[in-house]
Amino acid sequence: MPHSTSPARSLTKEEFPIIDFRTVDEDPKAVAAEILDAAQNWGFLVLKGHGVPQEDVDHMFATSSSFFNEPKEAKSEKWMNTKQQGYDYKESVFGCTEGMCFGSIADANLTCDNLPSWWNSERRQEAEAFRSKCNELSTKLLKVFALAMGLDQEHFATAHMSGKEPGNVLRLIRYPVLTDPVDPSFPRLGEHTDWGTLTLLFTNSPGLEVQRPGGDGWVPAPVIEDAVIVNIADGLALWTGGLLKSTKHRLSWESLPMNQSRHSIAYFVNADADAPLRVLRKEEGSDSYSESSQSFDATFGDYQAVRMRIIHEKFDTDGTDDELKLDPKFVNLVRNIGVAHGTGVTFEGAHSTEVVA
Ligand SMILES: O=C(O)CCC(=O)C(=O)O
Ligand SMILES: [Fe+2]
Repeated sequence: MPHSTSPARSLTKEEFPIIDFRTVDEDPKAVAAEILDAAQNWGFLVLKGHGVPQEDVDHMFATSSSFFNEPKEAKSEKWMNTKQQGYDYKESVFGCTEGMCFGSIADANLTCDNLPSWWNSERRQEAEAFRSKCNELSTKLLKVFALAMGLDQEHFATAHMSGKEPGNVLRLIRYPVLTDPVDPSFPRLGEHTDWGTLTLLFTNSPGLEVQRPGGDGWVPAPVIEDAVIVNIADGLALWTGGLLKSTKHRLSWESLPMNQSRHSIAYFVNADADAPLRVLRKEEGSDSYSESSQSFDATFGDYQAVRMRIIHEKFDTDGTDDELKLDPKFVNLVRNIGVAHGTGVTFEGAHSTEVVA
């Protein structure tokens, strides 16, 4: 039997935050308050009326399926690199999945030399256009969070400029049907939090489980037609001093058995590597948030570097790392973020690289 986990508790849809984004332009404050509430309590929400046209989502899923149905040799012509461009396959402690990644700054994938040749110019353009629609939505959401927290509307968005590294990552995902039993200790998708600031997740089939607020068991994320799942990732949790929750999620063998496959499309949003990571706090007697005077002198790039070290267990036993030259308190803060596992991968065979999920 593969990895056994306790089944997720069933939940009515009403309990999991489901928010309609259609009225955001008419009544931004009301929508922002709802989204903030969901992000503070669950760290997850289902967003309806998100503005990414459903026909684009459907087409992207169709293209994704065609790609994953190609023979392994064609898909693995280019293994994913450190910019998260290319194909990856894992059967490991992180999960049993395959992915096709379009990472880096806007338009970089149009000329990227690390995509399998199946991705001709028309298909690359589709992936880039989809990335750009996702970017519009994530920028809107970043503005909504700033509004809800009484910050300048651009506060989060200006640290996400589309021409800056590391950029956002579009990842087409398939959980394949598995005929050979996998190592019993491997999960379908290991429980983890995401590394960046926000994640958008499109899916049309069940399987994703989300930890309940307070860590009280797992619930299935509702699958709602035309909606997108939005979750807070560790970067935004850290940035907001833990106000916004970065919640663990996973797929178990019970939620997605070996004989079933599943497709999803994730868009991982990252802050710019050179953007300062100044923790926001609510000063006493104030309703809004501002940058804490006790913030560390660190950037989002430093944060990602620490995460990478954690995943590769490169720390000395006392948690410091000479190469990073960072305040050990910052390093510890990131180490103690709650999860610090991510979904870093070890590729099948000899392919090994450092990856940010
Ligand atoms: O495929 C899914 O539903 C979840 C994917 C995910 O959480 C991830 O890749 O970080
Ligand atoms: Fe995730």
